[in-house]
Order: sequence, then C-alpha cells, then structure tokens
Amino acid sequence: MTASRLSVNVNAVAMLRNRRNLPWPSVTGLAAIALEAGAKGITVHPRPDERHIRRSDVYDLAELIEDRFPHKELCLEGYPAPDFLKLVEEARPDQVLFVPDAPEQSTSDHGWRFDTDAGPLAEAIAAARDWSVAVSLFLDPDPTLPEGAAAIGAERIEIYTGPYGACYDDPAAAARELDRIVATAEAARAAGLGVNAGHDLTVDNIPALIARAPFIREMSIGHGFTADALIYGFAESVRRFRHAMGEI
Ligand SMILES: CC(=O)[C@@H](O)[C@H](O)COP(=O)(O)O
Ligand SMILES: NCC(=O)COP(=O)(O)O
Repeated sequence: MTASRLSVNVNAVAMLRNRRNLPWPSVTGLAAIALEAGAKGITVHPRPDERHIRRSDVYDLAELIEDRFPHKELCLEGYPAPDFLKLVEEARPDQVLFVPDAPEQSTSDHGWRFDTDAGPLAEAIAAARDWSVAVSLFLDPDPTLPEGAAAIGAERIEIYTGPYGACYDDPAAAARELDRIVATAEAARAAGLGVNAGHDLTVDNIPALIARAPFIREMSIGHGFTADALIYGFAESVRRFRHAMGEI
C-alpha cells in the first residue's frame, strides 16, 4: 500500500454549512472522517469574503490535526496578502500554497507569472519558511515556469489542472493537456521541486495523470471529491480517490 497523496479540500462543506446560521455540516467533523479513512491531509482556501471557509475554521482544523491526527497535514491556500499571512503565522499549517487570485475571483483559474505578478512572493515565501511552513506555488501547466519557482525560494509547486479537468468529454484535448502537465511536472522535478497537482481532479481523470507522473506527491481535491462523496459518503470517497491514484 502506497502512502496517501490525497488532501481533501473541504471548502464545499463550509459553503453548504454557511447556507444557515447552524454548525452543520461540520467542517471539522467531515475532515476527521476523511483523515480517519486514509486521506493524507486537509486543504482549505479561505477567501477574503469568507464565502466558504471562515478564519475560525482554519484554527479549528489546525487544532483537530494537532490533537487527533498529528501525522496528517493541513494545507492553507491563498493570496499572500497581510491578513492571509497572519493566518499562516498563527495556524502554522504544514504547507501553504500561494495563489495569485484576486479577492473577488470566483475560483482559482491561473498560476503565477514570475515576469509580471511575483511582487509580494519573495517576502511571503521567506516569512513562511521562517515559520517552518513548506511553500508551494500555484503554476499553470507550462514547463518554462518551475525554474522561476525554484529561483524565488519555493520548495514545491502545484500544477493547475483545471484545463485538464475541463476536457472530461474530449479525450483528444485531455491528452494534449496531460502532455503539458507532465512536461511541467518533469521540469519541476528536474529543478528539485516537489510536485503537487490540483483543480477539478476526479476519479475518472486521475488514473491517466498518475500513470504519466507517478512522482506527484499530493493532489488536493475539493469540488470533484465532494460531488463524489454526496453519492458515496466521505469515507468511501477517500477509498475511491486513493484507488484512482493506484494507492489501494
Ligand atoms: C488553488 C485551487 O486550485 C483552487 O481549486 C481552490 O482551492 C478552490 O477554491 P474554491 O473552492 O474557492 O473554488
Ligand atoms: N488546490 C486545489 C484544491 O484544493 C481543490 O480544487 P478543486 O478540486 O475544488 O477544484
């Protein structure tokens, strides 16, 4: 049995909870079920408007993992603005993923371009590393980019797999996207970076990806995982995604 690569993103659980002024479905409760079932960790992307994950959820999840799952990992995602960096400093996740998202953006849809928008990155990366938080950078599937991530001090990248996920009904287009992801993953590995992947991954599109890039160390999955779990339940979906990754 291979170690788990699955980090379950619970943004959508928080979105459902926020429909009412009630504490269910429980973000920490479902995170615990996923961790107990074999997920490697939990990922959250608190957005400035708290449309799903609230700042308080981040502290609750950090406490859950520290108290009950000390060998599991918390990953925080966000734009390196002062408020987000404060959250990273206080919650001390195992990993932070910096994304270049504007506050009003509906979801992440592109990675960093080091020639144009890397302004706040170098300082944020240095701060996170001082707090012993591993730093990952969200990058488009473009093999010219990983070298820039290594040069600026990141330890890992997460390849944006949204365009691949969007080709669910077009195998030829999916094969082209997969080539770009794999080339980027290989470039990152050659640059000494750890390789993560995320966005719109599903039990159907993961096997082809993992077959071509078995060295991927983590996949963070929220939307597709939650859609699956509505049918199968959180614990069974962990098993299904790990099976898709060839782990069990
Ligand atoms: C960084 C990334 O890929 C995003 O998928 C993000 O984690 C999802 O954010 P939303 O849940 O707000 O769409
Ligand atoms: N980093 C990607 C992530 O956490 C989840 O993305 P998605 O599966 O909700 O698209």
